[in-house]
Amino acid sequence: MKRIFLIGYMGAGKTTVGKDLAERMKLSFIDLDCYIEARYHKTVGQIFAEKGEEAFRDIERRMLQEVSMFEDVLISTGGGAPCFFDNMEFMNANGTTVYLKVSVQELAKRLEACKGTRPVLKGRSGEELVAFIAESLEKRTPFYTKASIVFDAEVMLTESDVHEISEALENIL
Ligand SMILES: Nc1ncnc2c1ncn2[C@@H]1O[C@H](COP(=O)(O)OP(=O)(O)OP(=O)(O)O)[C@@H](O)[C@H]1O
Ligand SMILES: O=C(O)C1=C[C@@H](O)[C@@H](O)[C@H](O)C1
Ligand SMILES: [Mg+2]
Repeated sequence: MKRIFLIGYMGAGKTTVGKDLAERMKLSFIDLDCYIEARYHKTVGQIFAEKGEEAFRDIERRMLQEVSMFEDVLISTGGGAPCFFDNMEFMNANGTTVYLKVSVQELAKRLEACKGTRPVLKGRSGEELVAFIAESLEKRTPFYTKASIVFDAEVMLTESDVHEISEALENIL
């Protein structure tokens, strides 16, 4: 039985690499953000706006525990999931955790294009976005680095780079 958790900052490629890797490894794929949205019939943005971050983190924790009952599954978590409660210890006790590590500059480049769907980044751009990512990544790194595998996912420019990353991960896992 395999259960893999992909973790890392927003924009690290958890969803993008996760889908490819799960297909390759013949595992079911679950994106925790999408799972929450389907269960609650609301987007993550709506949950943040209507209930606040604390309520979202509570939902996220419960949903993480729910999907962790599934077998032969690859779970891409939300960027913040490993950094609240005992979620990181919980994932390490229930599967193999993989941290997709990407630099601040590269994250900022990727997120500038798609920050609209990430409430945590709302209203931030340019140098302010870079500074925010740098500060929060520093706070989150001690959690992320508790992962069993730390994987450099910096280069991801084309679809074949995504395949390369997931092929390399498949060989480790
Ligand atoms: N193959 C690629 N080439 C270039 N950019 C990419 C590629 N894959 C993903 N990206 C960029 O990186 C962004 C983030 O990717 P993805 O949604 O997989 O990150 P994530 O780790 O799941 O983030 P979150 O924690 O917010 O869910 C994408 O929306 C896209 O802008
Ligand atoms: O890094 C974060 O705090 C988040 C990342 C996303 O995956 C979502 O879970 C949400 O937007 C919060
Ligand atoms: Mg994602």
